[in-house]
Amino acid sequence: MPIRLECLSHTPLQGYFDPAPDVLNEVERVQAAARARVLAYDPELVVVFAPDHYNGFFYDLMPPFCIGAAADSIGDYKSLAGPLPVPGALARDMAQSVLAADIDVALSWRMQVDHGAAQALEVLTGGLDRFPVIPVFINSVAPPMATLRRARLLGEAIGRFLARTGKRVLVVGSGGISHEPPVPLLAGASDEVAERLIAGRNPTPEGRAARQARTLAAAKAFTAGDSGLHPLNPEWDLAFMEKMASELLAVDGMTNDAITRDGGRSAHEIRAWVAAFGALSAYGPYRATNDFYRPIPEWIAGFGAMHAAPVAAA
Ligand SMILES: O=C(O)CCC(=O)/C=C/C=C(\O)C(=O)O
Ligand SMILES: [Fe+2]
Repeated sequence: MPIRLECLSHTPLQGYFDPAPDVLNEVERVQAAARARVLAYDPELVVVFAPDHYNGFFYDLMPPFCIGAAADSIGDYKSLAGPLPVPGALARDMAQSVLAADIDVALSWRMQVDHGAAQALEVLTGGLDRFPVIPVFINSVAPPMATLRRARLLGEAIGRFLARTGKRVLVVGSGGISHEPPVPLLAGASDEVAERLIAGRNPTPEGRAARQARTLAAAKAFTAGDSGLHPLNPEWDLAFMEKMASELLAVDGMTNDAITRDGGRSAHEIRAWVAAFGALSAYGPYRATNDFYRPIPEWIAGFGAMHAAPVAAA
């Protein structure tokens, strides 16, 4: 019952507004190395823990967590669009097993995922449909959110289920670390924005283009130092990565208010990493490697990557 973990930041801005070539090349080298590891491992099942950015999940019904038993990628920004090869019965059994472990999780037979899941799959596997995949949505942008501890426990419960399948499993955490791109908040939103956050599924091409243009403009302003968005916080990011490597239970002490204060509103995406490490931890002691970290203002992101495996497998 082998397991491997890959966690990495994502950005919708890659290919739209890139950092200097040496930085971009370094990121692409790290991504290529991760992909080579995954292809050599040849997983029988990928579980991708990922947030959504008001593309598949809205306030008409916003769960803290949701397992996808069938899913399509919408293809926002430059991410791939199309169906994910989800083993539906296995995903349903996973949800059943998590619920039996006293962790409440929703189940979707028609999940829409965005770049949060799709970019990680493309980077790590070369496409959306290379391996069977179960997407697990973790609400990371739409308050109120579950605690980080709850994300860890969700991951652990999924890890215990995965161990029982006997499959060669890859768990992926997509997102983070400190960052605050211009994802709107419901509190204080105009009627028009509130409607988009509550029921904005399948926007018009013009609506989508306007959203994407706003993000690009925000990245340019942020990089020029002309932005009210939360600054990146490399110290906090590296401390978080260290927790993932050696002190996972310490996340239980990180409150949601402190995450927003120290890392910015979208830093809550770290819960995708926490869930992935939680799943790995269910297999016993593990060894993790910090593959990359750099604050990248062009992508409004404290950008990191780690991989890990059980000690016994190393
Ligand atoms: O509607 C939009 O596109 C709003 C902006 C947005 O979704 C930005 C997302 C950024 C990330 O996913 C990220 O940096 O993690
Ligand atoms: Fe994101």
